[in-house]
Amino acid sequence: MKSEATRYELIEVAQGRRHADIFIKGGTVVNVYSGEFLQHNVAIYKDRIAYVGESEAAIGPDTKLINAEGKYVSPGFIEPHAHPWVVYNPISFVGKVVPLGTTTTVNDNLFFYLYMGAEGFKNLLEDLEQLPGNHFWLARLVSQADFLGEREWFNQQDIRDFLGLEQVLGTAEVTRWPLLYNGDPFLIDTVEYTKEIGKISDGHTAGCSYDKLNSIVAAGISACHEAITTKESLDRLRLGMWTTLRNSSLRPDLPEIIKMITEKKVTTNRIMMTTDGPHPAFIEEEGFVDGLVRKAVELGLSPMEAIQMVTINPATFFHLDEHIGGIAPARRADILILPDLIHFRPELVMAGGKVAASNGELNIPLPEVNWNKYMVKKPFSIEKSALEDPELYRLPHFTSSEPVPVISFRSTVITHKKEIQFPVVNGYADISNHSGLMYAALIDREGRWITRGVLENFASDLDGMASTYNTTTQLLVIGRDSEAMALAASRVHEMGGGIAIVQRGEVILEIPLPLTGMMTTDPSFAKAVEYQNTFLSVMKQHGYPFHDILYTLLFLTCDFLPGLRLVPFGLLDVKTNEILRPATPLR
Ligand SMILES: Nc1ncnc2[nH]cnc12
Repeated sequence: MKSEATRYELIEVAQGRRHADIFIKGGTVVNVYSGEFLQHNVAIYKDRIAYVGESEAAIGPDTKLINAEGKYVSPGFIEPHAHPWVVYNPISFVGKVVPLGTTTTVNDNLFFYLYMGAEGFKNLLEDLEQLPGNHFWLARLVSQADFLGEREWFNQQDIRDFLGLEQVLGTAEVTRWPLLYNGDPFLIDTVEYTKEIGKISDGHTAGCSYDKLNSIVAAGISACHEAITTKESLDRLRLGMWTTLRNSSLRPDLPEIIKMITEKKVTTNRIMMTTDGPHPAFIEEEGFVDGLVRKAVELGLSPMEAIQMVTINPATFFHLDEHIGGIAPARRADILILPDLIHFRPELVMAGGKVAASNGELNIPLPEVNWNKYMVKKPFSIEKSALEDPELYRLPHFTSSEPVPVISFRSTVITHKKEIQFPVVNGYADISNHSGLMYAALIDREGRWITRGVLENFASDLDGMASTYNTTTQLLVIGRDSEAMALAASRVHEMGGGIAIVQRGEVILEIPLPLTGMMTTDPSFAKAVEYQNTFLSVMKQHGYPFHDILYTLLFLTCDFLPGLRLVPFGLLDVKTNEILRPATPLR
């Protein structure tokens, strides 16, 4: 990481021969290196810390003094596994989490890369440099639902080019981990290359047994955040993986997996924590990394261990501990003043030597970006009129005695296969005798294919909804009434991406998500919270039975979670990797 302060300047400040810009006096420094709390002053010059200790020699007439008596001086928190796209966008996300004390995020690039390609994404990275804090990226090697042309889009040259960028710290989670298990040459070579250039490879090994994990580690994957039991976390730690404990809106698992520390008493220096892309209302209510620390301490961890797990541990994992993760000379001045070690809500947040936020409010303006300038794909190349035909949304079916595989929801994201016989009416399955079933269609935004299916236990009374908020970012249309589905789909087309719900012939909800179909371009985080709360409440009124509609939609189209899924190649049974009903070409 570049430093604005030279080492000569820092040496002079450390010796009191040059005045500090900022001097934090009289606080208790959380020393994450030694695990001690020390009564120390901290001198800051430009973007770096120059001195930590008892001396006050660096104070000069122009030095800004911050009195931290009775308070704690902590390194800024690090989120090692962020998905900055849950309706919010990278700008509104940073504007929200920096005042909560998260001064570094390491972000997944999936949707940005899918829509911006290599060039657009690199330009975006340059513009995001103006954000307060440090915002790094991990490069995806595959998507979350294979599509025709995936390997060309995620090609070796572009990926290696990214991996060379300073802002890119390594490769992102490979959700389709059987590829690694089976030794896919592109993945294995790229992970090897990543190591050669001193970077890391994050993992995603949901449901992977201990024995299979051995192969994933052998493939070079060095971290995983997918453990949902104490045993699974121990498996990862014991096999040399950096183990990231997750507490997200979808999976608030910390109370269980933290038992690895509180009961099994393992060493914590290779354990991190993540919020793993929480929905906006979760951040609003529970906080962000500050919330993880708070919860960990409530669950019995010492404040020191909890803070180490979100500071020096991730900094070391990413090979950035010379720069971030602790309060020591030459480290970036990413510093929090915490009134107590109970709430972990910073009264002041310093990022790179600037006071970025105080009392929960950002002090620095966020950059304005024109998202369109990075995009290389159009929102839709399919004509709107092609989406207006209600027949598109019905399920072609010819033999009533032949059972139809139905995607039945067991929980927010897990589905299983059910087989149901439907009467055939004019060449289509008629689901009208079965309450609680919905038609579903995933439509290529470029108009090449459609995958159709039937859902059970998604909602009880929903005429039509359409959403590009799903991991393929294609157009997902769901409902019982094909006319309403057509209207919702065409409304989303008009918005250039987003979510629309139609009930009794009227559009009753619309959420524009023009940024890749996943994000609002609104810079206010509150807008994302409002969209999400309204969406969930409308869906609940229409019988959606779970707690997280965004994640239900996100993963309905993925190719890695158990059950049946709608993916670009058709209706997929993930476990057997079998396409039960292939996608059909669109006219
Ligand atoms: N795998 C994933 N893809 C997209 N968003 C996510 N949020 C959490 N996990 C995610």
